[in-house]
Amino acid sequence: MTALSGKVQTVLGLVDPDQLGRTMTHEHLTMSFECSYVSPPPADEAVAENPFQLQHMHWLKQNPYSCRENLFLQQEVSALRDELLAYKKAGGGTIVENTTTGIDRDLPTLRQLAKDTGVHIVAGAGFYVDSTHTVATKKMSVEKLTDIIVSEVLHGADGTDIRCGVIGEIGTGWPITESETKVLRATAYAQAQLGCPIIIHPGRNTAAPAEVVRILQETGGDISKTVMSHLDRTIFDEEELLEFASLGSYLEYDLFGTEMLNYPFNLDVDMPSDSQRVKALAFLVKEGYEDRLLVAHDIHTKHRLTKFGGHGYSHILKNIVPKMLSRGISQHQVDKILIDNPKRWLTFK
Ligand SMILES: CC(=O)NCCS(=O)(=O)O
Repeated sequence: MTALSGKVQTVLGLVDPDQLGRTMTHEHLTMSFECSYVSPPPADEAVAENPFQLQHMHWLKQNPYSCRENLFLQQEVSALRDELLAYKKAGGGTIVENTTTGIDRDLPTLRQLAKDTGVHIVAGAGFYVDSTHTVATKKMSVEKLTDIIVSEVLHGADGTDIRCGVIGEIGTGWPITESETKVLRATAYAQAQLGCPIIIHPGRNTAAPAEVVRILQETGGDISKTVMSHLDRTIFDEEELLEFASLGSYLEYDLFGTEMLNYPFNLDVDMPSDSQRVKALAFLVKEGYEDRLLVAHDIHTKHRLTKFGGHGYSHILKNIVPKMLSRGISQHQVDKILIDNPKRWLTFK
């Protein structure tokens, strides 16, 4: 038991879990994804330089990472305020903003957005993928990394008194690097001390989620309070999915709204459509996993904001929930996915 037990920690302080309401468990409001820039084909350079025009929107949806300006979500604070107000109007209550060190976490802005809109925002502690680890981070011991993560939850991060309420998204690639392994071990040690929720960004390989679980378990991590993100671009085969689900983590489909033909980070992956995501959720519900499912949009680029013609943070509430209901997922099960499961996960033990 700690002072946080039985509570959820938002950027404005501790709240009772019943206050959260409908929750998107994997979003970004202010971040930079410059670490993942992909050069455009030479013929498209002019479009990439001048992206936010109606005639370029299709190109941008297909090539979101090939336009540098698209990667600076942190420039859109005013649009984000409007997004959060629209999210609240659509019935949303909470957003888990899991931007970690390496992709420009901005806690003061998160706190201001929570104050301005009344949406609960839960911030993320820890570190993103290896390519964003600084030389100093890579040199740190597991004990030092653990101390940093624990302090971000107990005292505040980035020189502020704003406290994180989850650890993650903890970034891992494939294969998992030495530095990422140290961060995973630190995450498990911190979780054991704090009884807190954790959320993982796995590498883009079918074997990656289970390998992360193995490392966390080896270090005493609590898999029942762990979210495995991005399953929609990682595990496609139903048998493999059930095998992974049996390990006991939360199973997150968090790229709703993303549809692209060629996924530049792994060209072997066919990014699913939203209909296919709903189908995967219905399958997992049928197989008995309704208490482990979570959903989100993982907005991390500008073009997905409604300001730029994108689907925004209310897409799941407005469009995906009706689709889920029409595909055999009951209202009770939808409420579990949007309210009960996030609440259970986010509550400190
Ligand atoms: C911010 C972030 O890590 N988003 C995930 C993008 S990915 O293409 O699903 O890895």
